[in-house]
Amino acid sequence: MSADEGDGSADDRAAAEGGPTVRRLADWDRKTLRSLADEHGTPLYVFDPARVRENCRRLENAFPDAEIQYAAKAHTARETLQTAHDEGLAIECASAGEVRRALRAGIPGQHVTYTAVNPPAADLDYVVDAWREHPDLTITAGAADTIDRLEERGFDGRLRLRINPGVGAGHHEKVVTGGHPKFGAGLDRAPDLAARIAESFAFAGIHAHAGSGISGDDLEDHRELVRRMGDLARDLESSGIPVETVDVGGGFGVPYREDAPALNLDAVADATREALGQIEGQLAIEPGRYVVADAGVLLTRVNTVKEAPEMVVGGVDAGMTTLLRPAMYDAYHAVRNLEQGASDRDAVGVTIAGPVCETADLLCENRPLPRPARGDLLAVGNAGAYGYEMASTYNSRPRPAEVTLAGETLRRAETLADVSRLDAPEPTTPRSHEDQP
Ligand SMILES: Cc1ncc(COP(=O)(O)O)c(C=O)c1O
Ligand SMILES: N[C@@H](CCCC[NH3+])C(=O)O
Repeated sequence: MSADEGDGSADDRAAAEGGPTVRRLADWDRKTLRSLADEHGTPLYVFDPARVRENCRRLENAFPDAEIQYAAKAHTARETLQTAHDEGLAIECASAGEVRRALRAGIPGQHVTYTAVNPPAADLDYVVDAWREHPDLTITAGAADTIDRLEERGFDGRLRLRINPGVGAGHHEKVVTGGHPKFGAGLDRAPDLAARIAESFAFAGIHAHAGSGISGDDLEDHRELVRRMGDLARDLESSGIPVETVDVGGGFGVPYREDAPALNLDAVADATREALGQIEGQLAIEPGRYVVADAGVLLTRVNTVKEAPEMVVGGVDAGMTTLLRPAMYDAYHAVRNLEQGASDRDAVGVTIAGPVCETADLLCENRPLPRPARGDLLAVGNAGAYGYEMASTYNSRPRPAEVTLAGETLRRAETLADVSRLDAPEPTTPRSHEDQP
């Protein structure tokens, strides 16, 4: 769904109503990024809540009749949740931790949905407790076991049924959810489960999600998913089960390559409505990446330069523990050298390599870039979605700070002490080597 093959008028309108369709890495102000790196050190995530606002507005312009939920998993900072909510979006959560974040950010329960996937008992305990305080929150369940386990905990509130639509899409096989048996109840099971929910809970509709980062090539799969959901909603209605909401998920892709076209959101919205057909309930969508991807960049500094036979390796202080996507999905992220005059240097094949002892720890491989020099500051684009969120402390490496463009701290940098804070306390008497077996 990324191809913007129209005549530009939809984009022009989107630009007028919600800001430019895409923010490219080249659009970020070099001086501001350099001074943030000087002040806060690297690696550093920089995030722009103003861009989140623009993205929310463009979604609302394209889908004026839909309930839009921001999928918090893409970027969970409190300011992001609050900005999305200020702009009229509800918050879709994937865990007890995300529900907690949303409620603590002041999002009213009626605008919070928890999508349970093989939910650990602690998650159900937490969310059912939260529901007692916020009886308007919605839970989405995709298995009879989950429904049973909610009932056992005394939950009888708003419950949505997750469907496995039998069709999916995504930028990589690891993020295609629709059709994978892990997610949702099969279409054939849906009428029975919906009837069961309608009997014992407040039936809040049906839900499906194709996958993440779906592109123009996947538009037919998206249509097919929406078509199946529309048909199911009509079948349920005709058997006497009113369907309040038909949630067709998120997954809207953004262009990661500099020359890739922007998503034509209006075309996606038209295709969605057309495939859905007439329904009694309300359409819902739950994008994550689209809201935050181009609102964030990652800054990293070159510390080592090595001439290799067919490329130059630039060793940097960010790696797969900072931004996992290249290692996990072979994801492409634009890289820009922010040094004055860097674009005048000769372009060579550059591999940007992190400090982790894994060969997969590369932010890009043999890419034509200005020859790097020790101390150069690099920016990595589209790091706002699933960037900070997927960071880890593997190799006992602290996670970086994340600041706004205005320099406010969203999350402070972890320290070495933070990394070992969950370890059993150190013995009070120091171990000498004689103690050892
Ligand atoms: C159930 C569900 N909803 C929404 C999303 C958000 O996806 P995306 O960030 O691609 O819009 C995901 C992640 O793929 C998801 O699993
Ligand atoms: N983490 C994935 C998206 C998966 C979203 C969760 N269902 C990515 O970075 O592309």
